[in-house]
Amino acid sequence: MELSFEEVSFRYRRSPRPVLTDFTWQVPPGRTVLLGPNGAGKSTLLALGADALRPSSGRVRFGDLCPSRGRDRAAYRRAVGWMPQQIHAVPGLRVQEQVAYAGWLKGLSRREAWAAAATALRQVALSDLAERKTSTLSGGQLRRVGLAQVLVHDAQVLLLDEPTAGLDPAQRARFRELLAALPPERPVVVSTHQVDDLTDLFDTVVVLDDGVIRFVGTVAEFMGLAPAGGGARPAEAAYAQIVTGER
Ligand SMILES: Nc1ncnc2c1ncn2[C@@H]1O[C@H](COP(=O)(O)OP(=O)(O)OP(=O)(O)O)[C@@H](O)[C@H]1O
Repeated sequence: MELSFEEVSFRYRRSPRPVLTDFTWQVPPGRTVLLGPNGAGKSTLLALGADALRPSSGRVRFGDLCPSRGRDRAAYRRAVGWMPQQIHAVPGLRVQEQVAYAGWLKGLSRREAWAAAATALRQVALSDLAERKTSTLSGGQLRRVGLAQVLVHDAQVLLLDEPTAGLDPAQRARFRELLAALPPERPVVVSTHQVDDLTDLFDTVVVLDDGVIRFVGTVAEFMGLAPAGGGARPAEAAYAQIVTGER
């Protein structure tokens, strides 16, 4: 089953221009990295995929499930895991409670949610902080709670909005290991500005600019766009080539 956007248009209320217009895209299998300048529409796209926003026209589908149909909504939201850019501490909850709560909201029983939360916290190396109030965590620790909240239920596709923003180098490396350990058949989309983090871990690179996909290809194809012989930062050069046409 695939997550697809079919002729999706979306404009924020009171915003003069749409972010996406007749946008059609099928999330490819494997791991996809979503790049693009500030304001390109990456977060909006992932939120539409997560059914946190609704298209003004067109539709989003996961296989036969369409979140705008009431009878499909719960199953759709269970199937699609989303880590938003902003992770909020739920007042009064401890780390494991917040992660278990996220699982319970996705339909796990209390017992299943509690056990799954312990596993997810191990995956993001937060077991030691399981008893801490989430409101006392650092920004990077809270992002790992956000990641655990996505891993806690068995989503069939993962949409991760800047999951490594604010993480220290060790935690970024750990995130890459985590990504590598996910079942390869489960599609994962990771939006990021850290082009230097690109590794062969990703099967597909997508560059979104002004609501339009400017590039889709493998990491090797992406890197191939960097000017020959060029520079210490080939990924940045390739990126600049796509979004500004610079050489
Ligand atoms: N709540 C909102 N209300 C009005 N406009 C918004 C809102 N959120 C985003 N936008 C606008 O929608 C466009 C796309 O924003 P979006 O956050 O999806 O981009 P992005 O690619 O994720 O950017 P960034 O890399 O900075 O996170 C931008 O022009 C932004 O100003």
